[in-house]
Amino acid sequence: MATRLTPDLCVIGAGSGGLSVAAAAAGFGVPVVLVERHRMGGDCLNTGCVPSKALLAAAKRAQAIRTAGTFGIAAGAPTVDFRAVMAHVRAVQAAIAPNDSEERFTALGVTVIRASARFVSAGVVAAGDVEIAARRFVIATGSKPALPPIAGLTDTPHLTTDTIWDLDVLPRHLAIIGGGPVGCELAQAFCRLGSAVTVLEAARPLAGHAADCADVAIAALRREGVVVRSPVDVAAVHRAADGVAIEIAENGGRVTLEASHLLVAAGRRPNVDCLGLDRAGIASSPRGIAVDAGLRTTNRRVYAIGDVIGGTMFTHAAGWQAGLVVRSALFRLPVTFDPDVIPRVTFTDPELAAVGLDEASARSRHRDVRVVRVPFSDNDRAQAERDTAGFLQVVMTARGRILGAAIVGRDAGEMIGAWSLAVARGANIRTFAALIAPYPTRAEIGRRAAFAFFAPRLTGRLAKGIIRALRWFG
Ligand SMILES: Cc1cc2nc3c(=O)[nH]c(=O)nc-3n(C[C@H](O)[C@H](O)[C@H](O)COP(=O)(O)OP(=O)(O)OC[C@H]3O[C@@H](n4cnc5c(N)ncnc54)[C@H](O)[C@@H]3O)c2cc1C
Ligand SMILES: NC(=O)c1ccc[n+]([C@@H]2O[C@H](COP(=O)([O-])OP(=O)(O)OC[C@H]3O[C@@H](n4cnc5c(N)ncnc54)[C@H](O)[C@@H]3O)[C@@H](O)[C@H]2O)c1
Repeated sequence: MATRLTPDLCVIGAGSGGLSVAAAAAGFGVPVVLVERHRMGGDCLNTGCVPSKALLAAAKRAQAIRTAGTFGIAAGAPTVDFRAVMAHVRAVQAAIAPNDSEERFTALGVTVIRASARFVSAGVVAAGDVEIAARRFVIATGSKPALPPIAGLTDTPHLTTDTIWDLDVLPRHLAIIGGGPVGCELAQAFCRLGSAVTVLEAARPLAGHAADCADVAIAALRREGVVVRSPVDVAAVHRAADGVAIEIAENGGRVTLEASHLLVAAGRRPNVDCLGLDRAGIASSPRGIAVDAGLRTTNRRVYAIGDVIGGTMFTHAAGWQAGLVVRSALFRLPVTFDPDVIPRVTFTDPELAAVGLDEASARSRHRDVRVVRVPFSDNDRAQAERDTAGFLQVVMTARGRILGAAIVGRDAGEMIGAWSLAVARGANIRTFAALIAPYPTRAEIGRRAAFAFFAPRLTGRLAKGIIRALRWFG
């Protein structure tokens, strides 16, 4: 007979979202069961953020050797030991893994079950030989790589972000289907490490960012040697003598591109199969599990967070949603998830970061929109580093309320934090005029943006009149 557990909370999936819910709830002393069918840490630790950022870090070192000449230091072609690079990637994962481990969560008081979970009724989940009848459930089962309907794809050897981390030989020529964040980050990493790389994008590369921002990053990728073809129609793929052949429909005909390896980075699909959603009355679509603004599914006792609900697929989005769910499920407080306050960063070099509304969406929602743009060429730190690509763009109301910001350039991901806070708190650009940024830092650019907004008023007739009038007092 199955063991029956009756915790307050049952969390399905031990990735970015599920771990955050479980840790917070256990911190409040609440009985929690956490069910994970594969690896603790989910995508972020095992196949996503962590290995990709570690690989990019190695690639950055290789690129620094190539470009050292600008600084008066002998440049050269880096010697890349790919096995050692991948050993570095795994060492980074191993350093972070204890935070997400079964041992840590068990020590926190969480009951961890290593099995696949499925609803057997509206209020009961089965996992292995255990049945969990919890007060509330949280589905945080993440997503998996989507395979586009390209002829021959399922029969042709290909990599996804689930498998690319097992490579131990650097691909001679890596063709990538999809020019989103995954495709572009990995394109730059492999190119810098020495692979020939071709990105095949059906629409616009990095379409999650405003076109003028994405263009800066794509231009940099192209300068470094990544071939980016867009828009292209990948008609078919098949096995070739030395790897794969990719047929591209072009001008009414077909051209064939040969590559040693094929990476499919064409988006994600929610992990909902086998969850028994129907049995629990939980609605879903190919985009993911349907939730309301408070992250509740169509079954009021069940929440869903993270990649499985589609939309903002980021570790920090899953983490933020986890906090909201804990507030709602444990303290019964009303919560609302606002996707506009979630920053979006793509870790190419230059990095792309954005939060809130871009200019086009702001103009569709507000009557009077002001936009200020400051290029990094005006920033002394960027000049010192000989890395002046990019800009900060701030989108505001006529009175200066910050609606959104986008940064393209080195460390854009670090800098967007302040703007995220500003958007979330509805701050005015005046706040950035009060910023005392250490010199020389890239963050000074925020103060420049504030001055650019106020300059026409400060140097206008009113200000000059006041100064003239004050002269009468001495
Ligand atoms: C290559 C790549 C790079 C990325 N880089 C970044 C980045 O730099 N920054 C960023 O913010 N985001 C990044 N992401 C996105 C980020 O990884 C995801 O948004 C995040 O992991 C989503 O967290 P989650 O909790 O929703 O799902 P996951 O972390 O995927 O966790 C879901 C867990 O649920 C488990 N599970 C599924 N079904 C069941 C079941 N039926 N029973 C039990 N367990 C189940 C899975 O095994 C998995 O462990 C990247 C993604 C990829 C692919
Ligand atoms: N830095 C980060 O935070 C980071 C990094 C990587 C991934 N992620 C997350 O992971 C998610 C998935 O990223 P992704 O890049 O796989 O997906 P994506 O949906 O963002 O991009 C996929 C791209 O593939 C293209 N595509 C789809 N089918 C195609 C076809 N048949 N031929 C050619 N191109 C095709 C699409 O037009 C799109 O541009 C993102 O939503 C992102 O949130 C985040």
